[in-house]
Amino acid sequence: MQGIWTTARIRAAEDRLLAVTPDGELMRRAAFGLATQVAAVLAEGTGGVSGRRAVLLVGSGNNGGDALWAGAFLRRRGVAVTAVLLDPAKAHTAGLAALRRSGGRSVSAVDGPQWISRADVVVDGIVGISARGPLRPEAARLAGLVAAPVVAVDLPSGVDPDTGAADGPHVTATRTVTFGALKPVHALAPQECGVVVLVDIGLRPSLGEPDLYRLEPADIAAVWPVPGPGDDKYSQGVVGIAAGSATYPGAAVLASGSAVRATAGMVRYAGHAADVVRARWPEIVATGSVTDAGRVQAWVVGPGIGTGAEGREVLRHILGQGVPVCADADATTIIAHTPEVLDARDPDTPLVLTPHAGEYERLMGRRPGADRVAAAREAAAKYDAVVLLKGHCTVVAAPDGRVAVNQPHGSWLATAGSGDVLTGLVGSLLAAGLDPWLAAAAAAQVHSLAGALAAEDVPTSASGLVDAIPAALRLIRAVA
Ligand SMILES: NC(=O)C1=CN([C@@H]2O[C@H](COP(=O)(O)OP(=O)(O)OC[C@H]3O[C@@H](n4cnc5c(N)ncnc54)[C@H](O)[C@@H]3O)[C@@H](O)[C@H]2O)[C@@H](O)CC1
Ligand SMILES: [K+]
Repeated sequence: MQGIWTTARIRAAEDRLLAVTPDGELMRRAAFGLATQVAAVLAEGTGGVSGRRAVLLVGSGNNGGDALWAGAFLRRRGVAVTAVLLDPAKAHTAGLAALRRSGGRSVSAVDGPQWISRADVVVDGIVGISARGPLRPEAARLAGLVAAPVVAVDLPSGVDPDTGAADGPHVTATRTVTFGALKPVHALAPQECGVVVLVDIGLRPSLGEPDLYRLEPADIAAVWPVPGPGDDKYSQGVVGIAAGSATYPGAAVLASGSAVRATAGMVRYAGHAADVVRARWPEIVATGSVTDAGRVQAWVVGPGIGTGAEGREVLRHILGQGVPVCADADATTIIAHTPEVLDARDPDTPLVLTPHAGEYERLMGRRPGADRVAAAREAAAKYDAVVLLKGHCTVVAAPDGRVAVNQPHGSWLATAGSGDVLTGLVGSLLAAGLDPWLAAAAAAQVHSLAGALAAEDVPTSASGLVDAIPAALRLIRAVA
């Protein structure tokens, strides 16, 4: 798993490392890695490095210092470097001296626009991990003039380092070069960071356990159920799906189909859409009611079951079965409106909730807000459940505090029925006995990859997503 650390943890680790490292050494390591990446962006964009024009936007902290030192390294490769100093009196002294020694130019913000308009690449060294809030007006004005590719130093300035919130003027980068470790902004605001490149400055041993995680293909491949020679259809875990209605059978077909595609075990369906489900998926054992569905190792409940008395009884019955439950869509609303249904739950059985922002508001009485990690953690604690908070970057929090952030692959999942497919994936992994947090995080990742594969740059639909699950799993196994 890829680890992600909050900025407070990063700073504490940097302090420990700085105490045992020669002065300026860390910044030079960071800046050398940064310069290499800026040169790569120049080469990709213009076909060369020497003679190209780089403009550095330099703020008053060490982030600007990184940019200035990188400028000095780029001079050695023949790049024409101009530093635009937002606050000349406070620019990093050693960095500015190094740039000047190397033949680089520095100008004030007033003269910035003429250089920015001719740049082949712009380096955003305005602020780094110590800043909060949107860009100040002067920086915002200069950033707004940039047409060239932007390489952000550590993070795109104006985006919150710990929440990824970008609710005011900010930089949007082509590439972000970060140092020592990934920070939350990189996982939570990938659309602002562009390609994220991590430069090793020797920080890892000082960091300790991560605050957040991102699953890598190898993590998913390692836990995704694969039948062994001793397995039969029951031993791999049977998943039950309680979804859809006679009038709206779509949710039932999608959630069941997703479970069929996800693992090799058995899928049961219980509800008013049994005939439609059976017709589409002959391998599913379908019945009209959850009370005669037979044994399962996990239940998916909610999509399309309605929020009335019948839906409530279905949910109550399922919560009382003593097996893990993924409660989605209408089940979330029922729990929000009549939390006493949860009394039917054996406290030891895992529960996964999968709210989008609106459902979150019903569950918690407020919107998730800018800090989506904190929001998911709070809901996980309140409901003693794994909470998968949907969004461009889905956040999965466990009651024990573990948090995974999903890596999106475009926005193709914003399609009707997409959530039904996700819940089917979660249910199959719960039935296979996976830790519920891992099940939800792995399901989210496969779901977004399936979305990208189904779409291939044109819109897809939820049925397309179901069909792309095997391709997503194959790809994950191939790159793991
Ligand atoms: N500490 C270390 O060991 C290392 C730090 N490095 C760099 O240092 C950065 C952190 O540097 P600093 O702690 O000096 O702080 P930053 O460079 O993140 O910025 C803080 C400065 O920005 C100003 N500021 C705050 N909010 C602002 C806003 N909204 N708009 C404009 N200006 C604002 C503050 O007045 C302060 O002077 C990292 O992001 C990284 O780039 C790297 O060189 C690697 C090593
Ligand atoms: K920056």
